[in-house]
Amino acid sequence: MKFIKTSIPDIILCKPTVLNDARGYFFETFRKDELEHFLAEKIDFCQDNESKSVKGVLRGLHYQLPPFAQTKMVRVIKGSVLDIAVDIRKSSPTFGKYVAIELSEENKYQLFIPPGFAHGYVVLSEEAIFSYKVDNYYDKASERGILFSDDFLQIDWEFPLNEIIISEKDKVQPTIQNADLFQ
Ligand SMILES: Cc1cn([C@H]2C[C@H](O)[C@@H](COP(=O)(O)OP(=O)(O)O[C@H]3O[C@H](C)C(=O)[C@H](O)[C@H]3O)O2)c(=O)[nH]c1=O
Repeated sequence: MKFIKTSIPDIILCKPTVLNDARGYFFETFRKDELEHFLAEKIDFCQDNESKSVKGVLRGLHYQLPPFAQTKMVRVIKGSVLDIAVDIRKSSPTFGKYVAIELSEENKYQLFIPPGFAHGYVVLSEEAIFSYKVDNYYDKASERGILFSDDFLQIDWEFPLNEIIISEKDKVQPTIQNADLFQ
């Protein structure tokens, strides 16, 4: 696995080594030792999630507040998504900035997203299966969101916003100005 810092250095792009042969392919999807070595810190993922969505579904922007804040390691098993991580740490020099990376069945890229970021994605393919690890359990009471179309963030979702499919919850998320953020 290759680890590459993105324009927001705490967000890490992870590129696996895919081993192809006449049968198909094999690759290690996660190596705790390699990731901890790159980060120089311990990682303790405790929950795996999977969601399937059709083209145009936008899930996000979500995060959990401390003490249930989550580190996420996200990837796409089928199809492709534009994955977005927004820096919501008020003291960060990149506050309000975001990383946008296409994650796909083809590129097999993963994104490492620590606490302090709101996360979301929009499905670009006909269907996408999204799979991710988190290092803190789901806690509904500490779950928060930010409106995907927030004027301050000006996120380019690279998808026509009049065609997205979104949950009722995500239609009414607060703007970043009104959201509970990280220090
Ligand atoms: C996240 C989560 C949800 N749920 C339940 C709650 C609902 O009954 C149902 C769907 O939840 P929701 O609509 O919040 O699912 P997504 O919109 O995919 O939310 C996720 O989307 C963005 C992209 C994220 O980064 C978060 O991990 C997560 O918030 O699953 C659980 O039981 N456990 C969980 O860990």
